[in-house]
Amino acid sequence: MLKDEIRKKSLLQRNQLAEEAFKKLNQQLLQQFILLDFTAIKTIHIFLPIIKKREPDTFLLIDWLEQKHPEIKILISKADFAQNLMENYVYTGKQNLKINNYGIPEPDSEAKAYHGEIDMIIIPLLAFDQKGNRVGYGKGFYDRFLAGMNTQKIGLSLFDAIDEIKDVNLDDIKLDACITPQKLIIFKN
Ligand SMILES: Nc1nc2c(c(=O)[nH]1)N(C=O)[C@@H](CNc1ccc(C(=O)N[C@@H](CCC(=O)O)C(=O)O)cc1)CN2
Ligand SMILES: Nc1ncnc2c1ncn2[C@@H]1O[C@H](COP(=O)(O)OP(=O)(O)OP(=O)(O)O)[C@@H](O)[C@H]1O
Repeated sequence: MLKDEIRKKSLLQRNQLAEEAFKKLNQQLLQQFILLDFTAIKTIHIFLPIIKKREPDTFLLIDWLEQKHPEIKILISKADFAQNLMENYVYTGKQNLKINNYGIPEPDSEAKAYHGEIDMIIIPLLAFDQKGNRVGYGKGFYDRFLAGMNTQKIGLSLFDAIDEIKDVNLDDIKLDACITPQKLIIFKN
């Protein structure tokens, strides 16, 4: 399938989830997430969910990390829609967030920018395929963000892998792994 068709189908599939089913999938994602190996991880970058688009509730993962791995620094981003670039900040709690025009929770103006290393990145997506290619909303934010970065690139998906994304291009960055409600898939490249 081509990215445009995949985007439409995935958005529809998300919208059709009943609230109860959505909640259950989020709990299952957390159960898979906690199976990751966090021993060498000092910093994790996590996207914050656009609720109205039914993105996975990453606050569940953040709450778990804060409890079980207080030594890990959590990083979040502010998206610049003029340049389709992301700036990183240290996460300091829900009370220090505000929702931007796209419905994305973002660090408020007090937040401290972060320019250091990032050991693991939890990546939003609409769909991914069996080779670890991903499709997002189509602005290339994450392809730019991940370009040239030495980090664990981990997708978070409410649904299983699709067969094949046909129109993969040179800028597209593959996932190292993808978390689904049923399993943790590792891609060998
Ligand atoms: N939670 C989260 N944060 C993220 C991403 C994401 O997928 N999820 N992104 C991943 O790349 C970037 C933001 N990408 C986005 C791209 C489009 C729209 C959006 O709402 N588009 C509108 C129409 C666009 C317009 O008005 O011009 C829409 O789809 O209705 C939102 C976020 C960075 N931050
Ligand atoms: N590293 C890059 N430098 C310049 N342009 C890029 C880069 N990565 C992606 N792009 C451009 O961004 C646009 C969107 O890419 P693509 O369709 O792969 O987005 P996506 O991965 O679905 O979206 P997102 O990453 O925002 O979730 C394409 O025109 C692509 O050429």
